[in-house]
Amino acid sequence: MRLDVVTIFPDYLAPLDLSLIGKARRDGILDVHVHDLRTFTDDRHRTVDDSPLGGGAGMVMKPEPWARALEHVVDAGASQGAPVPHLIVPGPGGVPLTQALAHELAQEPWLAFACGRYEGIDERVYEHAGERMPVTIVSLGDYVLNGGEVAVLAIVEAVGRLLPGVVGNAESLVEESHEDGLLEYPVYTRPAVWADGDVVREVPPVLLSGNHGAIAAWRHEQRLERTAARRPDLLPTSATTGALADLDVR
Ligand SMILES: OB(O)c1ccc2cc[nH]c2c1
Repeated sequence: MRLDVVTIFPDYLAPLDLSLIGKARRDGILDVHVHDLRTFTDDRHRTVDDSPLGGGAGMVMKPEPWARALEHVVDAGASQGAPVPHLIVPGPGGVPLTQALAHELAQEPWLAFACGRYEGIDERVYEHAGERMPVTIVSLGDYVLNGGEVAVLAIVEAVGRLLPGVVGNAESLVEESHEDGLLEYPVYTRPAVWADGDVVREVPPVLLSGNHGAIAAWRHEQRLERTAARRPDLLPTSATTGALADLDVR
């Protein structure tokens, strides 16, 4: 998968050189290109913003640099087995990033990301891009960041880790939060008995039983309890009115 990111803060994307995503780049699974929007300005001050027409606070990102930048991205990546990328624009007014959307995006050969700043990008950029490529505005959640870069890091990690070969043990992708509608179960490791000062904290005994059926059943119940307690919205209605409704969840 090829990823192109256009931003006025290229250094913000440095974390894409680290950990599993960085390894995926070195392994040739991800081909990441970060572009500085100011490269596509045409004035000595490398201007990317201007006051909002119609008044209002803050500044708006000018359309011309974006049009040049996205044209450059399309030209640079034309050999990707797809003529154009799917353009993802992070924004608080977008569709929510979900695990399902991450799986959809992980099927694509080429994603491009436009990182807005200030009060946002001139609306005509979305129209101009939409005439040339699929465009999706994606939100991390119902809160507002100062720009799209943090959201791109989150989206690239959520999508990249789903690509074959990125996560060492593919099984670890199965029983994760949101993969099948439930939150993950609690995890423990050694020591089985942890002397935390005067407090002794033990691992649930079932995990030491060697009874894999009992362990699986306990873990599933933990997932149901956690989901009912923290994210009842994820449970089917029937689950919250049936046995789960009687659970003493904190
Ligand atoms: O909350 B966000 O995902 C987000 C994304 C882009 C811009 C640009 C200016 N504010 C932004 C906020």
